[in-house]
Formats: sequence, structure tokens, C-alpha cells
Amino acid sequence: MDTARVEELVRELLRELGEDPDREGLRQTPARVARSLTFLTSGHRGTIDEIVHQAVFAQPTHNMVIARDIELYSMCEHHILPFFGRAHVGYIARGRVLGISKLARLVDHFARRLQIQERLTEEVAAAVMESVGADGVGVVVEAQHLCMMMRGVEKQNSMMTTSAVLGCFRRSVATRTEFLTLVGRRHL
Ligand SMILES: Nc1nc2c(ncn2[C@@H]2O[C@H](COP(=O)(O)OP(=O)(O)OP(=O)(O)O)[C@@H](O)[C@H]2O)c(=O)[nH]1
Ligand SMILES: [Zn+2]
Repeated sequence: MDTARVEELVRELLRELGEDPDREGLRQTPARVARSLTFLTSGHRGTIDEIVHQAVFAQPTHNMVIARDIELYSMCEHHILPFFGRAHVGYIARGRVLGISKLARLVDHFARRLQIQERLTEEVAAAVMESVGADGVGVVVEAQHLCMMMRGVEKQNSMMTTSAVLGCFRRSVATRTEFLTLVGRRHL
């Protein structure tokens, strides 16, 4: 990202909004926005390998592992407004397990982009499947979209739920049910 260019664009945007970008409160705003956007879109950079690094451990287990209530903040690509909530990620190991923090890091990686919730959910599922060679993966994301709350349809309490299931989570109703029970949902 060309930071100087982004700063200039933010200055122009402020002017278009009828603001004076040179008034005291706004003077540092273009630089702040550029820094903030760099962070909020950092998931466009880096690879899954770099995130997971060496944290895949041989372990002769074929059971379910779940990380529940991973908080997430992302931005909807339609309005560039935040959506935020929680992700629940589970997988069935196949002789290898992933360092548990890496599930949260993968969620952050795909959340820190311009996103839609459906794609975020699917990207996390695919990344877990690939990085640990799982037998199956389930991801549920529950989020509120500010574009639906502070503008537009102005609904304050609607929660969007999305799920992605791969491998044995897709094939086996029992596996999917075990996952949903453990993440505290009766059904999707
Ligand atoms: N499926 C999906 N839709 C989203 C997501 N984030 C925002 N949207 C929707 O994207 C749509 C964009 O619709 P448009 O009609 O093009 O835009 P708009 O006129 O601003 O729509 P309103 O939000 O209804 O005012 C809206 O229905 C949003 O609610 C998301 O993560 N997934
Ligand atoms: Zn939106």
C-alpha cells in the first residue's frame, strides 16, 4: 500500500465531505486512517504457511478439536463498515493437530480484509483443512453488521449466522451434530 497516496486520498475525501483537513482535530487523521487501514487489511498479505508456521504436531488422535467464541472484527466489502462477532472452529484430526492459537490467527487473517461473511467462513474452513490435513472441518460465524445497524435497514438485533462444513463434517450428520452441540447450537 502506498501510504502517502492513501493519506492524500483521505485528505481529498475529507474536503469532499465539507471538512477542513487542516483544522487541528483532522490534521493527523489521514495518517491515522492510513495506519488503521493498513492493519485492517493486513489479511490481504501473508500466507497460511507463515501463520501456521511450524505449529502442526504429530499426535495419534482422530477426535474432534474445537476453538469456540473466537472474537472477530472484519469489514464488509459493500460499505467498508465493520461487522463483528464470533467464530467457532472445529476439526477432526487425522494424526496431526494444530497449535490451538493458530485457529484464532487464521480467523484474524481472513477477517482483516474487505469481506463478506460467507466467504470469510469458507476461507477459514479451507485454511484449517489444508494446514492440518484434517479429516473434516466445521466453522460457524455469528456476526452483526454495522451496515445493517447504523444505516440502511437499521436493524439493531439481527445476527447473521454462516457455516461451512468440509469432509466428514459434510458427510456425517453425527459429526456435524457433535460439533454443533459442543459449540452450543442446537441446529443451524
Ligand atoms: N450476503 C451478505 N450480504 C452482505 C454482507 N455484508 C453486507 N451485505 C449486504 O450487501 C447488500 C448490498 O446491497 P445494495 O442494495 O447493493 O446496497 P445498499 O443500497 O447499500 O443496501 P442496503 O444495505 O439494503 O441499504 C446489502 O443487502 C447488505 O446487507 C455479507 O457479509 N454477506
Ligand atoms: Zn455492508
